[in-house]
Amino acid sequence: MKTVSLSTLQAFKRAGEPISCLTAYDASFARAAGEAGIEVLLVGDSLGMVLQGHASTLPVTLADICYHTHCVVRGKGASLLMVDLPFMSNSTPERLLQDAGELMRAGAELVKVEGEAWMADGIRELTRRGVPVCAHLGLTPQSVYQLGGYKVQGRETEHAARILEDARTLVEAGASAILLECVPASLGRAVSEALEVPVIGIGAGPDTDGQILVMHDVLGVTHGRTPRFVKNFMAEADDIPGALRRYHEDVKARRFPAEEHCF
Ligand SMILES: Nc1nc(=O)c2c([nH]1)NC[C@@H]1CN(c3ccc(C(=O)N[C@@H](CCC(=O)O)C(=O)O)cc3)CN21
Ligand SMILES: CC(C)C(=O)C(=O)O
Ligand SMILES: [Mg+2]
Repeated sequence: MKTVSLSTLQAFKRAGEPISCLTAYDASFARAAGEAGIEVLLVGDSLGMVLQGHASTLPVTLADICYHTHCVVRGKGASLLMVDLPFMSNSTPERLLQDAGELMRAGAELVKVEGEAWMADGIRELTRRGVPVCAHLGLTPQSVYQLGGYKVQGRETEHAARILEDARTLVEAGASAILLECVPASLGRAVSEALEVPVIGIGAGPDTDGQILVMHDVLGVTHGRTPRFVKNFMAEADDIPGALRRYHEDVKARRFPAEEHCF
């Protein structure tokens, strides 16, 4: 694989070629994902749930994320490295810049931040300073206690319109990509069509510019209730590299997500 940059993702969007993305938390799995062809790796704050065993992503610290970013960087090869800003990194403008700076120094190439239109100022300041930003909209897990659970967002017409409007506002402010989680497939499609930047979906239907899943879900080691958008690729593979390859190929061929994975 050639080194993946933001321009690569832009070119994929323009060519209508789906972007495959996956979370990674350590060097070995980052290497395996890269060898499977996966274009974007995310050091997600989901590590609080799948690695640390918490019920939410809120307990994850900047130090936790930095540690795993250092691990992933050593294995990642040509994939683009996106890293989550943890809960409350956006509590003040100064903290947002400092925390994002620390992630970039650790090896992030794109930082992801949860937040609606009000994040525009923060995104503008980061972008000015050379930090590319992916804005995470729809189901934002850092707001789980406010949302009342991990629920589909944007089912009502007005809410869907607001999510689309927020996406436009954040791209206007400088966001280089959008991550859209747990929304109806129709909204995933509308946001992708409306924006010039790549839209990566998780539970956002088949028509976003890319797909992302949590590594543990792809490998069938999620505990508890699995979300509708998850598929265990180990069921159709002989080993872990085979499952990662299968995930990558199914995303590229638009075989994943299927109807049963969408809202
Ligand atoms: N293992 C894992 N996979 C993930 O995708 C993931 C994490 N952890 N941790 C952080 C967040 C939490 N996420 C979640 C967790 C649960 C649902 C879920 O069960 N959603 C319901 C929606 C029901 C509805 O509103 O209709 C579903 O049925 O999928 C969604 C996203 C996504 N992220
Ligand atoms: C589920 C993805 C999008 C994420 O934000 C994470 O892994 O933390
Ligand atoms: Mg996250």
